[in-house]
Amino acid sequence: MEVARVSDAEGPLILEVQDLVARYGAQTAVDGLSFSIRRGEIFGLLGPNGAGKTTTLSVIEGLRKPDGGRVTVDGADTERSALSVKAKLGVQLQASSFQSELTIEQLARLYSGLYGLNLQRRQLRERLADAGLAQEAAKPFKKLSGGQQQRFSLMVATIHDPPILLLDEPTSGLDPQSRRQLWDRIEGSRRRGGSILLTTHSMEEAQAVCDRVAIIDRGRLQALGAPNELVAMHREDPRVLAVSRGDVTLEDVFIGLTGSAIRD
Ligand SMILES: Nc1ncnc2c1ncn2[C@@H]1O[C@H](COP(=O)(O)OP(=O)(O)OP(=O)(O)O)[C@@H](O)[C@H]1O
Repeated sequence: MEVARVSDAEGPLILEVQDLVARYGAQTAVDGLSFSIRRGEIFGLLGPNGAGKTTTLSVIEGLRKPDGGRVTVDGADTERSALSVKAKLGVQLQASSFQSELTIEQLARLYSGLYGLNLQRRQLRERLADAGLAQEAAKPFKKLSGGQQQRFSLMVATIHDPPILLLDEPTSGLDPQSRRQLWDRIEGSRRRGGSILLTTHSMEEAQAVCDRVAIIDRGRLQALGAPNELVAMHREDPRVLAVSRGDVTLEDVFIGLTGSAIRD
């Protein structure tokens, strides 16, 4: 199948995924996937349930070895230079990964130490204040609200100023205020030159915040480009017109290209 691909934007590449294959036993979850992200870019990996997004992120994070192809982060191969790759990545941990009895100041100190940083108490407090958590510094993680936990986890993911941040469905479960704040923080990270790779099921969000998106299905690339370019490119596609209810949106393109059947 021919993939609709809008030419890669200019700028140095921070992440390259080349012909990536990942299998679980006999099942191929990622099937020859290629895309790249440049410095300062917000890139969305979109796909229905089971499309292979989380598996792709796991390979990039070094949690899984690829069964084919390769991934490089800022020129470092995830298999051959795992430690150097880890230092370049910001990964938002799940709430369950934190030792929830510790206060968030203790946790911030612990994680900054793991990244080899020796932050003073004043600096840790500043980081917490930047995340809107100054009042919560002495609270155990488990006593934070869901939104505060999410903000803390993003703060920890970026405590070492990584050139690329990986976010798996970062806004799921957030109220509109927290979601807006999260985007302001992500935009701030981008203004400082950082790149972001995120997954989301919200096409509206992807259209609003991503510079480019890759639509994947069954582990394969279906389309790659800026949201508006993809809409322009596919607005006459009969599969897209069949599901559109007015002006063609990214969601129409997504459903048109990946089908309406529910996945598991
Ligand atoms: N640990 C595992 N063992 C076996 N199969 C797995 C495992 N993890 C994922 N899969 C399978 O691999 C495929 C891709 O799953 P993956 O979690 O990467 O998809 P996804 O795009 O992140 O989906 P979702 O949007 O539902 O989170 C699915 O068919 C899934 O059932």
